[in-house]
Amino acid sequence: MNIGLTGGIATGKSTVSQMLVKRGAILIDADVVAREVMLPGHPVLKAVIAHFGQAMLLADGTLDRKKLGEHIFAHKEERKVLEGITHPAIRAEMRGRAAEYEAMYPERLIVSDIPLLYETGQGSSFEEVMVVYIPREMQLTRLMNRNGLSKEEATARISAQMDIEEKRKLADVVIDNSLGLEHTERQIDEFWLRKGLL
Ligand SMILES: CC(C)(COP(=O)(O)OP(=O)(O)OC[C@H]1O[C@@H](n2cnc3c(N)ncnc32)[C@H](O)[C@@H]1O)[C@@H](O)C(=O)NCCC(=O)NCCS
Ligand SMILES: Nc1ncnc2c1ncn2[C@@H]1O[C@H](COP(=O)(O)OP(=O)(O)OP(=O)(O)O)[C@@H](O)[C@H]1O
Repeated sequence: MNIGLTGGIATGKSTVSQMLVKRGAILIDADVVAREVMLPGHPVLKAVIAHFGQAMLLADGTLDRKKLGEHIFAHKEERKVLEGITHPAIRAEMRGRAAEYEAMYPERLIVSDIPLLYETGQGSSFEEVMVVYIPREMQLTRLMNRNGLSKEEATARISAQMDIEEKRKLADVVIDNSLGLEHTERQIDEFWLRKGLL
């Protein structure tokens, strides 16, 4: 079974994906793949630098993620350019891996963790989509605390994504991650049982 996992930035996708992995799921993480395509020598990084300039590289030739992040989250058109370069490569890589894992491990749950799953029109690409939900105010606080961002910076990142309330409405399964981790674990146990997973 192949499910999509999404939510808003800092709503707890990684927290929930680790809970699924602990129970035996195979995880394909879009943020990890997104980092792989940005490694030195990769054609995607070359295309990114061709557009955004050498100033986006650190002295050792790796991407200055902080600088690019500050730039694209402050300029929507530039974010769209970056997505146009990175998303096709990320999507192709993720689909390839999912197909491989499905063939190798037909009895296991395969989870694709994709922050921009709905924004990129992939809502129907999975048997089910799980949304990790917390209210907007809590999302802002957790993001500011985790990334050490100001309220303005955190708001810009949240606003670059579809509203979490909208995602909740589109979900096949909603995991409420607004209470303690125990409460979230229980919902994952219920999901696991409901799906008859071993
Ligand atoms: C701009 C970059 C270099 C900033 O790196 P940084 O280390 O600060 O952030 P990181 O990659 O860990 O992303 C953190 C979160 O930001 C959010 N995010 C990232 N890119 C985007 C985007 N284009 N639009 C909206 N939200 C985004 C996601 O929720 C993600 O989980 C990086 O986010 C990037 O390469 N983005 C483009 C690729 C992409 O769209 N990735 C999202 C997953 S497909
Ligand atoms: N139930 C919870 N209670 C309190 N804090 C939590 C809970 N779940 C997650 N957190 C914290 O909230 C922050 C965001 O969680 P996490 O990193 O899992 O989110 P994410 O959705 O994967 O983020 P991103 O979109 O950036 O990849 C982290 O600092 C995490 O420790």
